[in-house]
Amino acid sequence: MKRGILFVLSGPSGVGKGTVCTLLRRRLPELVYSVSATTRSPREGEQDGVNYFFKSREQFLRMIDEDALLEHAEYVGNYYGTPRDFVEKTLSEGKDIILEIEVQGALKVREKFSEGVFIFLMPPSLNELKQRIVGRGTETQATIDHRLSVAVEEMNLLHHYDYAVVNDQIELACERISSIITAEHCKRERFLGELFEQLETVKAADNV
Ligand SMILES: Nc1nc2c(ncn2[C@@H]2O[C@H](COP(=O)(O)OP(=O)(O)O)[C@@H](O)[C@H]2O)c(=O)[nH]1
Ligand SMILES: Nc1ncnc2c1ncn2[C@@H]1O[C@H](COP(=O)(O)OP(=O)(O)O)[C@@H](O)[C@H]1O
Repeated sequence: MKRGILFVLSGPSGVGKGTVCTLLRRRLPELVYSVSATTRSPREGEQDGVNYFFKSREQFLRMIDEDALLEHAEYVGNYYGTPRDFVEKTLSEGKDIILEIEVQGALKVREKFSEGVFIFLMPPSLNELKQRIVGRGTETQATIDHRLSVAVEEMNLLHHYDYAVVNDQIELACERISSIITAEHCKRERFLGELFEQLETVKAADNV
């Protein structure tokens, strides 16, 4: 069976990754979302197993020891990691999966899945990014400052990604990501390979 495509979506805290993914879920119900493990405390309304698998530090370290994570990274004082089995199983069933992870983790995934598609969500401006983090109201002032300084470092690694998408308007950002997903499918269509083989045959025949 043809394997699914692995998509990775990164972007600074507050850029709108969660918001865009919520809309994408509605638009592309067949796309599978990886649920990460984290040692961060749940925010109001977040559910274990839905937004994240919330783990203690000890539980998380055990997952690392057992090689249960495809990648993991420390971000602003907490661990985050992608459960390996779910990703492997989804891809081998021929389904596409999307990982919403920070840059260090994304670069590790790239080493293992060079055929993956890496998308970076950008804010329209740094000022707008700050307004979004502040406006969300989930972080303390110290965490906001820390997240903003990490954001600048992350945006400097944009060149490692295949695509940059600006989240100026949620609908537009979703539209752009959907287009990328469609285009990546077109690139991989099996009939294109067959068509190229036929063209090669015709070219070879013409040369005779
Ligand atoms: N490396 C890695 N990063 C993750 C994973 N899950 C989430 N993240 C990233 O960790 C960062 C912090 O996530 P979170 O605390 O939920 O904050 P938010 O992205 O601002 O809502 C974000 O950049 C997430 O994309 C993961 O499994 N691995
Ligand atoms: N295109 C947008 N325009 C204005 N506000 C947005 C946009 N996208 C997201 N937001 C808002 O910005 C805040 C951060 O979004 P969120 O999805 O939590 O970001 P992330 O998951 O990247 O940390 C939320 O309050 C969200 O409603």
